[in-house]
Amino acid sequence: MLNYQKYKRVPVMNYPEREWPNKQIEKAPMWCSVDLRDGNQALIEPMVVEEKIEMFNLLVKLGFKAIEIGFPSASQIEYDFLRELVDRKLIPDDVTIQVLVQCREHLIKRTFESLEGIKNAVVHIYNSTSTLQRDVVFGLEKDAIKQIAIEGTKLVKKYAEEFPGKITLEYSPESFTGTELDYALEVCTAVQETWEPDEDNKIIFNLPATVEMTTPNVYADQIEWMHRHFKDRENIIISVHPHNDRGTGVAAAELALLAGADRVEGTLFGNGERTGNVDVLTVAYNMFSQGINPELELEHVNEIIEIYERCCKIPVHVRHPYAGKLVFTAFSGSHQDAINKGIRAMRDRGQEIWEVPYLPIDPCDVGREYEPLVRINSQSGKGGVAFVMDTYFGYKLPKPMHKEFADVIQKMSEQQGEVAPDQIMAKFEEEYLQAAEPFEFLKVRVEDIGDTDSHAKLLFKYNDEDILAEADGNGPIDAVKNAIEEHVGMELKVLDYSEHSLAVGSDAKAAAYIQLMDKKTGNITYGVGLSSNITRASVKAMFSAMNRLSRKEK
Ligand SMILES: CC(=O)SCCNC(=O)CCNC(=O)[C@H](O)C(C)(C)COP(=O)(O)OP(=O)(O)OC[C@H]1O[C@@H](n2cnc3c(N)ncnc32)[C@H](O)[C@@H]1OP(=O)(O)O
Ligand SMILES: CC(C)C(=O)C(=O)O
Ligand SMILES: [Mg+2]
Repeated sequence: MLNYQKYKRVPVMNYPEREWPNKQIEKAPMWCSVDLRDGNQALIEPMVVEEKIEMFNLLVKLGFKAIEIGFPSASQIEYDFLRELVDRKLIPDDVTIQVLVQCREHLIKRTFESLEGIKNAVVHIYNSTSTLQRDVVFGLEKDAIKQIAIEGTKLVKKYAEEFPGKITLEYSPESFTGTELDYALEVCTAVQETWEPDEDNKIIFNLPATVEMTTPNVYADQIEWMHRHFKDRENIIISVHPHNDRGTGVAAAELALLAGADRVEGTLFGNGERTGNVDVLTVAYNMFSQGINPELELEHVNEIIEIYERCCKIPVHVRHPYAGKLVFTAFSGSHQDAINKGIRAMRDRGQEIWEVPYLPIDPCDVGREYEPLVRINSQSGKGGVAFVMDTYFGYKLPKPMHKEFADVIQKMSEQQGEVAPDQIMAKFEEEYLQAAEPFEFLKVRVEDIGDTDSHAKLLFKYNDEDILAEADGNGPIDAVKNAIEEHVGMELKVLDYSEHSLAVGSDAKAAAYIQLMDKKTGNITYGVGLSSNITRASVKAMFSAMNRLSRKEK
């Protein structure tokens, strides 16, 4: 049995004043990518400079206006990367570079050296304030920990005053979620008083869930409490930085926005320490799916995946929200049926607002237009097979035929697993279009008799013997049927007929579907015929059905 007694529960807050549960996200927050810092510091192989540049360019293209590019005082590669960005003039004027550093003078000094030539930067200092880290990492009391933050702020202030560009201070009480709230506020307020921000020079207080310790509602309570207790709130940008240890980083970010946060720090696909940082893409796509402009350029998710996977060397999971290979694909029958109907309903109604069962967004909106929405395996049903035949190959199988053909495909899938669209088509050809035994259609000529009746003259093979047959009927199909019946001793009844053209253009082919009953046996089946001439397509459909009926008899 799991030794659950080894762990203690994080208490919920007694905070009845909370207002966030009644709020809704109304607009995009300020986004800050920490891919090149928190993401990079968690990689087995951290990115090399060229990979960092590729990632940086991607982040700029996606519309991030704040990008934490690293910890330049930590290593030469981090330092050199920032210098490359400056020297190659890769930082657009509207993008602010952010750098992380501990509250230690030699590191802060080196950080400012790395920033030379930059017009606008955020210097992000942190020190852990949690009860646990105060105890086991620093071995310091509250005042001494607060003093680290104050000293760090003073140092940044000193170097900032000498720095020609504009410096914004970001301070993180690291491990905020493990810190007593009144103490976190006390430390932040000390930093605020030291830095002296105003409305034109706001300070960023980043309140990280360095380790996600409990349910996201508790994080929201903590953020709302800070939001309401900060003094001179108008001079402060509240930033959140959730990690994803419990798998609820996205929920934590969203609830924190309800609770008063202005800014979200996170990474693409949630790369980052341990289970990762919050996935900013998912937070943004979630907004988008609610009709809110996420203010990021996220139309080409495949391109984002490709660059991310190359730079981070981590594959995006097939079930990853909005991005995974399988997230716009249904295998199961009832889902496929509903998607099929939903897409058709939208098309028929000319509806602009997206409403398709099981698809929260239109895959085309994120560049996934070639996505196989429906993939066929043994869990699939008739709607899915019909959808594949229609969307891939243009065959609009009549509704009563869906089951007949789906049964054939299900047998295949039970034997082989997934059945690809081309295999479905090959089976369709084998079953309906290619059969020439015992009946092989050769020629037909149909003439009108008066307004309603027809005369058919037909040449076909039956068990390899040429047969010339003719008969009248109350239409072309009836005349052909009568001609056949006279010669082969079958009694047929046409139960259903439909046709459609297969492609637009002068050599457009018609597909005809006939459902025939063999009156002697009671067997029923569809046949399909294909021709540029609709009468020939119908007659071929009848021969296709007769061959299938003969096969059933055996
Ligand atoms: C939650 C986060 O993601 S925080 C960011 C983490 N990222 C990184 O650490 C990546 C880059 N870091 C590094 O390369 C290194 O840690 C460096 C270069 C910054 C510092 O290196 P070093 O000084 O050799 O080692 P280290 O980080 O272990 O330093 C530990 C010392 O710094 C102190 N310290 C740790 N954090 C801070 C801080 N934020 N402010 C001030 N002092 C700090 C510790 O108490 C410890 O002091 P001690 O030596 O008296 O025990
Ligand atoms: C440096 C800080 C903000 C951090 O990454 C964290 O607390 O997770
Ligand atoms: Mg972090």
